[in-house]
Amino acid sequence: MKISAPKFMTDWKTGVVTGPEVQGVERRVRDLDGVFADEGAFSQLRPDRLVYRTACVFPVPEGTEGGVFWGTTFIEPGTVGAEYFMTKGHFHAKADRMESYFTFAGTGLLVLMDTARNCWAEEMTPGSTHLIPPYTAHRTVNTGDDVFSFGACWPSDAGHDYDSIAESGFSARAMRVDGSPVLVPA
Ligand SMILES: O=P(O)(O)OC[C@H]1O[C@H](O)[C@H](O)[C@@H](O)[C@@H]1O
Ligand SMILES: [Fe+2]
Repeated sequence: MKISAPKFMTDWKTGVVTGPEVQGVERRVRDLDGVFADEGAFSQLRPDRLVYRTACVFPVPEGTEGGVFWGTTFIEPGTVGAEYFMTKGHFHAKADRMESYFTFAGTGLLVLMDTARNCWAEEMTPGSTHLIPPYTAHRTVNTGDDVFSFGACWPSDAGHDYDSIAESGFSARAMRVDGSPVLVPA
């Protein structure tokens, strides 16, 4: 019987994923219009400045029932006014699908919101492990001065519902107040 080398490697310190067909998206300032509260501060940022990127493994086509996806998100340090750099955030298109997150490096917040728009957050630090409940929107925020990276594992049929967030946003925002993160009602 054959023993082979692993197909993929995840560097547990940085979150860098290597292997065949690791794919990612990059979200730059120009891709995040309307996401941050302070439009004046947003308009001062270079449009091509990187805010976050992903490196993911998709072993089956998106939408396949019963599969899982794996990947890392890297969020740059930065703020738009007092609001920390963060992901767009989403509900899952199949809204009952859960997801797990686990932190590799840096410090951040996982901001969660249920369908009644109740918002709460969990601190993310290296090793922290998070299980996102069904029917719960999720967004991650870099509250530190270094790159914040976390891994994710999620069902291949979960999909992303960005439209609900584009329409109504989250009901709270992670802001730097006196140098520390605070979840402020939006
Ligand atoms: O999709 P966003 O809200 O921009 O977040 C960026 C990414 O974060 C995690 O890695 C999720 O598991 C991905 O599904 C998501 O695409
Ligand atoms: Fe998700």
